[in-house]
Amino acid sequence: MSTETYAVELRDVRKRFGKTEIIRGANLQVRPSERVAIIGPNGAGKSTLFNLISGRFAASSGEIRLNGERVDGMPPYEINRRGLSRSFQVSNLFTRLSVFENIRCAVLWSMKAHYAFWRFLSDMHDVNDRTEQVMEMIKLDRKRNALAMNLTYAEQRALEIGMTIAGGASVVLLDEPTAGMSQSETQRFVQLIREATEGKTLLTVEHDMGVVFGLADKIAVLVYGEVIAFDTPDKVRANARVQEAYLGSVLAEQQAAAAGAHG
Ligand SMILES: Nc1ncnc2c1ncn2[C@@H]1O[C@H](COP(=O)(O)OP(=O)(O)OP(=O)(O)O)[C@@H](O)[C@H]1O
Repeated sequence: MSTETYAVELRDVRKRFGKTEIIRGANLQVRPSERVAIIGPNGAGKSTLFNLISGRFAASSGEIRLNGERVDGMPPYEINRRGLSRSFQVSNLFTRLSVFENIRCAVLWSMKAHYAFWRFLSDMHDVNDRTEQVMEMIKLDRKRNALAMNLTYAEQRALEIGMTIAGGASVVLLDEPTAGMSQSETQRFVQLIREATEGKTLLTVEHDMGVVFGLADKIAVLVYGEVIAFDTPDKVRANARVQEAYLGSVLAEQQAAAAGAHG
């Protein structure tokens, strides 16, 4: 048996809602610093898988490991303390606070989770330094005083990424980070995600194949609650089972849509 320590590992993970098994023996081994996109048809269980990894749902059976340690059964904040951060949604932003204040809140939460309160108070300058650093990473330093509600949609989504990475998690889960963006915004945003998550392990659920192929080192294809392929983009694209189950029709649709938009 392999002794390699994975950043995220799923072993025969199952999840039932009532009598219906939604995740049906999922296996996945994500190495540190890998960028992985989880793709699959609607209802395949992608969000459920994210909810299991982040601790929002308890698995019915199987093992989930973070950096080698079992985390299945732990509440989300315990998993977060161990270095996993799941994306904020635009709806989680404090709309009446500035960019700086939003990020600072996220930095403070993470420090509170990690340190005793006395230490946390003595580290206020660290909090501000970290806040500055994160604002630069998401390219919102020049909007530091803008209220979140006055940002463009793409900027709000960048702020979400900032709040997600603020605590310095080594494993980051992003749920459809470019959903709702225009093509040109999406391209810029993929670059922003790349830079902001440099060196981290990234798991993302994504429907846009342009983003998937532009961002991911590896793609996990989830169909009916099972990972039917986990490989590099080229190999996944060439995989006959994936073509048949999902990718063939999706790629054809997205190529047709892109041709329509340009034609
Ligand atoms: N809390 C829940 N209780 C009962 N059923 C659920 C629950 N959450 C998800 N499901 C069911 O699990 C299945 C998978 O849902 P999930 O949202 O994980 O799929 P998905 O792959 O993320 O889909 P999409 O691409 O459409 O977002 C669906 O049939 C859904 O109705």
